[in-house]
Amino acid sequence: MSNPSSPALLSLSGIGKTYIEPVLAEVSLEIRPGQILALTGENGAGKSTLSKIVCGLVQSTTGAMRLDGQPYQPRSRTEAEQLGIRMVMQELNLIPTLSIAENLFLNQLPQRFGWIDKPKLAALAQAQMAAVGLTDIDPWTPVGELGVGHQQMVEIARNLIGSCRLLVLDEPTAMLTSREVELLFAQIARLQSEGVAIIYISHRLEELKQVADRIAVLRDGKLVCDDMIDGYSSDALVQLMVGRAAEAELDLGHREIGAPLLRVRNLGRGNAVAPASFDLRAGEILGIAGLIGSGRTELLRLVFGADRADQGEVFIGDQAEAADIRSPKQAIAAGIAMITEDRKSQGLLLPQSIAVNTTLAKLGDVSKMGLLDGDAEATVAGDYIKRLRIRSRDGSQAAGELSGGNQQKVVIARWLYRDCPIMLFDEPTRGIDIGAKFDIYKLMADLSRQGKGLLIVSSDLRELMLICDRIAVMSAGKLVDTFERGQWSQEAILAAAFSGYMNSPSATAEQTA
Ligand SMILES: Nc1ncnc2c1ncn2[C@@H]1O[C@H](COP(=O)(O)OP(=O)(O)OP(=O)(O)O)[C@@H](O)[C@H]1O
Repeated sequence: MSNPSSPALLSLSGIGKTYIEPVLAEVSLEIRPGQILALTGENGAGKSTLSKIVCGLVQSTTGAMRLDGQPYQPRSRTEAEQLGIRMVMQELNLIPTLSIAENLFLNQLPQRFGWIDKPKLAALAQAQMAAVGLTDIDPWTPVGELGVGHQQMVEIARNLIGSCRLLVLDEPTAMLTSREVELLFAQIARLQSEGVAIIYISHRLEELKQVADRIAVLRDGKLVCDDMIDGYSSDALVQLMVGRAAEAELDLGHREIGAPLLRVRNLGRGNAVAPASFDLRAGEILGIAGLIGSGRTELLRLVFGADRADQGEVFIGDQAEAADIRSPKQAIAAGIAMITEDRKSQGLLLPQSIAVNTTLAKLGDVSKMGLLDGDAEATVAGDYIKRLRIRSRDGSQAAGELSGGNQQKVVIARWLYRDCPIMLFDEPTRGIDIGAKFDIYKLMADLSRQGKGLLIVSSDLRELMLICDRIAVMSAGKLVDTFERGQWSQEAILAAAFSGYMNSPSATAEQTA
């Protein structure tokens, strides 16, 4: 815990940022050595912008900062880093083909007689990796071969090299298993005891209380709370974030579950997915739970043709013949959409407008006689902006100018507009704020009422238990069990999720319950 009477490490006064419109206004904050400041707020509230100003990636329009009482105005990330102000961003910044060791010490590879001193590099890397609990991994492993969780730990380890006085962590646990989260928290506690200050950005409110001393809440670019975190319930924080009470319940309404839209039979691929069979029915929301690395995403990718199955078949509707799905293009033609949380692989065209990004897949519908009808495009975009509460000026704003969570909503809008009867969602609400999550759940309920079938992979078990009619559980690449609504419990689902690993001591992944 930091000493409240110690002088501020960093102080912000009246920080504002205007792009075309103001996105931050009059933010004044102080952070002391060894203090952990949780920063939260809705998607687009200005959290990343504020952190980027602190870390030199973006310059403020108004206001001033002081570091150790001295004027601090970093003009680049490097300048901030040299002063010990570091940031781990939402999008990782590692080179997949290089090893962990090389990624860690890219700018300062130890040399001997003009060559890279490999033994020394390995030793330095191992020490750095140990600091974030990566003790059982070879430092020469290419980063691209690591799971996202481990990649994130490498990124954090890299930022701890040298003198780190303030570390900004932007959504650090979004891709971590709960064991990795524990490691991260232990690491944060260690840093805190060494006097490092931390700004911890997250939408996971329970986590904030676990890790932070102070809480700062941004709403529409303004600081609406800056206080010690004790005494703030999650509900109170949501109210501060969104300016209204949290929604406690979701009414899925009455839905008819009809005939199968998708029949998957013995679909498998090597060791990743053992032959799996299930049906997805019209109007049904089917969840897939399981530990990270249990084959959930891999199964979706097989159904979508993103990876080639080496056995099994997929049938659409009541067709007697198996569908010929060897690529996502063929899956889409067969009426299957897949929405992942990876905005990069979803091909969001960042310089293009929200309107173009939303309508891209169905340009015919917003064209007249072969020409794009700007008004029609704007109407479609306007509709989704409203339904998904995409924080933006209007449909003409470039997707690249939106906050991470709002970019994710544009990806969802694109697929909703595409209107496929079978929709596969992989971690649809990761990085999305609590209020917007409920908008997305309601939208999913609407889709199911229209008779679509939804297959949802999520690491958030509460989310699945809230929205699904059935939950299938994968463990170590196998579909091990399926629970009907009303018959499941968190314990039973978790037990199933762990069952495949019982004999494997290397089972480290965990579902966030
Ligand atoms: N380069 C830019 N040009 C114009 N507007 C921008 C730019 N970068 C960010 N914005 C706007 O600033 C606002 C704040 O975005 P920011 O990324 O800081 O939000 P956030 O709170 O981090 O959101 P999230 O939780 O989704 O990550 C958003 O409305 C966004 O559209």
